[in-house]
Amino acid sequence: MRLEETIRKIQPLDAKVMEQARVRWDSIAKPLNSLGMLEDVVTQMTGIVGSTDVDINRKVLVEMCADNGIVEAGVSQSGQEVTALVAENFLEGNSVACVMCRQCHADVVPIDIGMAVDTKVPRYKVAYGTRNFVKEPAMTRQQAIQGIEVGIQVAGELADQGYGLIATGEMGIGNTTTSSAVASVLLGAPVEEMTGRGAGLSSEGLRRKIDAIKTGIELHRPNPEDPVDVLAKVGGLDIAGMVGLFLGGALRHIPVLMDGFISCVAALIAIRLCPNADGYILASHLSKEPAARRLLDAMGKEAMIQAQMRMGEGTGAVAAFSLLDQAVTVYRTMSTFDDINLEQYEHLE
Ligand SMILES: Cc1cc2ncn([C@H]3O[C@H](COP(=O)(O)O)[C@@H](O)[C@H]3O)c2cc1C
Ligand SMILES: O=C(O)c1cccnc1
Repeated sequence: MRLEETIRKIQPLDAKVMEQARVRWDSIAKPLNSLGMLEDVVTQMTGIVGSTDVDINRKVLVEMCADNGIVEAGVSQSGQEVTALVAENFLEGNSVACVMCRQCHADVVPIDIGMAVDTKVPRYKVAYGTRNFVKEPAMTRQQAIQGIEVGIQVAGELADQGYGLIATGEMGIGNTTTSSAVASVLLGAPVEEMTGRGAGLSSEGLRRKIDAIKTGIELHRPNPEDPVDVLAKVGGLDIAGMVGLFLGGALRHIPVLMDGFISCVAALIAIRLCPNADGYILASHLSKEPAARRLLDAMGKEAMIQAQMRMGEGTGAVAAFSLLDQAVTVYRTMSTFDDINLEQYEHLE
């Protein structure tokens, strides 16, 4: 479905169902609210699916794989060829995120949305990599929209296959640079505060990275009121694909988990484009990249996990799969006060 139509069709969460879910939580034989955010997230998930019966048995991690022309400016410790290498390893189940998914019975779906080379990874390619934004806009507005629409399409395909929970992952060398550029413009924050070492950058490299971002922003002057303009000028196709996953998941009433820094940037774009999408987007962990906290605060979201992770690939979101599995199982199967003939606790305020 096209971007405009998707944005128009996304509905707010079902408040009535969420009230019923709260009643169910409060009837479970345990101190009230004692599972904290886990109760809140499961309740939110009932509002998303529009039923008190949440089923996340089938979980999937989508890896949006793309190359970023800005790598040419020496902003990453790794070469561009690493993107395709890791992307192909996703197919073999051989990456950190894949190992974590295997452990919690989740599938991994890699998507080539814009890698510089062709591989065996399923091809939804918008371009063979983006341009170096120090010299020219990363992509055209049309390409940015096409990238978002690929994500919407993929979310739709996964919905048709019966998945009940989607995690957003990415593989794209250089994408912490594009993410810092987008975050800086959308949050109106200094580039220095939004930029970190990504996958491990020297101090000299970090200075180069900050300079490149400043140059790109000065050169193209992306409009902070127009998230697609920002995405096109200094963003990337990996980010665009994730924006589409958030919107496409919301359209099909599937909860979509954010991962770390890059994924949070994509979520912010999705919410700016479509405020109704907000309720469908769940936070997982707080990335160690410096912009992560500001991004979550801007979205009014709180991470369930704080483990100093800074890996991307969806690893933080997959860590949350296990927590959510446990929470949903308690919600669905645990005895109530009535079941065990215990008087319900009074609310303690
Ligand atoms: C082997 C390897 C596996 C990865 N898995 C995720 N990333 C992470 O690092 C990249 C972003 O960092 P930067 O902006 O500094 O290039 C992304 O691909 C992200 O997913 C990886 C990076 C590497 C090198
Ligand atoms: O938090 C992230 O998403 C992240 C951090 C560093 C490198 N790649 C991804």
